Amino acid sequence: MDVVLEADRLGKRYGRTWALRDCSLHLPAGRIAALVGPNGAGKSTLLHLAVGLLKPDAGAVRVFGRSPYGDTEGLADIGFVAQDTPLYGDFTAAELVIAGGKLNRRWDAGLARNRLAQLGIPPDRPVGKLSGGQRAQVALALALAKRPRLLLLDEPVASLDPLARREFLQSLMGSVADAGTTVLLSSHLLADLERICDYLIVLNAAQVQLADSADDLVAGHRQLIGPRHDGGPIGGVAAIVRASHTDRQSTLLVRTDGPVTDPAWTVREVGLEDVILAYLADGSTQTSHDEWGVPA
Ligand SMILES: Nc1ncnc2c1ncn2[C@@H]1O[C@H](COP(=O)(O)OP(=O)(O)OP(=O)(O)O)[C@@H](O)[C@H]1O
Repeated sequence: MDVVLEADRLGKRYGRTWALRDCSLHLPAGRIAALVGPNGAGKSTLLHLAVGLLKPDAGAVRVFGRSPYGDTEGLADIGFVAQDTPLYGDFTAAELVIAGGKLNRRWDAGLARNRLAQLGIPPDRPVGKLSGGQRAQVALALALAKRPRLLLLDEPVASLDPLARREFLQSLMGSVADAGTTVLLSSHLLADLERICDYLIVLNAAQVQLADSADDLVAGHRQLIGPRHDGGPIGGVAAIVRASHTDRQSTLLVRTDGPVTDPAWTVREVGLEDVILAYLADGSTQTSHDEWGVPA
């Protein structure tokens, strides 16, 4: 298995606060991977470390086997669209396509122009005067024109309307499938991610909760409904990820290590969104409650 991105006990700290801690994961080549987690979980921090904008305070990150920080050579293989899609606002989209050609070794200006034409982006208007969604499209077109082997996108669809979002994700999938590009994209829109991603990384409170293929995650989790559970072992269950109870009944989302055959439990398959939500709900906010001086 070719690994594109590898983090080994990676950490980044701002003052006393760890934005990312003990992060170990690998992203296999050719995947479209979702990076999910609540606000402040460390998603942008991980992406910034992967593109070399931040220097690790602990552990290591490698992209195509190289440490990205200070490695300008390695940047040629990485496309990055930051959360606020920063672009030079006084430049027109057409000028940015030309500038990209001067700044990058590998540059497919035709690809950028075709995409922008298809999307109806005016070539001669300063990008600072485009809508937020149009700017996001320009930023993506420029990132794709680099023909990167790894594309990192930080909440690329947040500013798009539902139709533009669907079109954006479809065209993204088309472009990267043709080129075999590996994609890591952060988003809060779980339904979109479930549709397009085949790999999932869940961060919560600066730590990796999950990093695995979507198919394996769905196959390895089940919902169990049965009599109120006293906490004892259940055959076929490796871990209870999330539990909710009424007086008489328990509903559990569990990670399985075999078939659950106990007839007391009704066993249901789950979707990727159910798995993500179960792991996100597990995050502790004890530190925050301590800082605010209120009980958890
Ligand atoms: N420049 C900074 N200085 C201090 N703290 C920072 C800085 N950047 C991020 N942080 C903190 O690091 C943690 C992780 O932030 P990060 O932006 O990586 O989260 P995120 O998962 O991308 O969040 P969101 O979904 O809100 O974009 C947060 O607690 C945040 O407050």
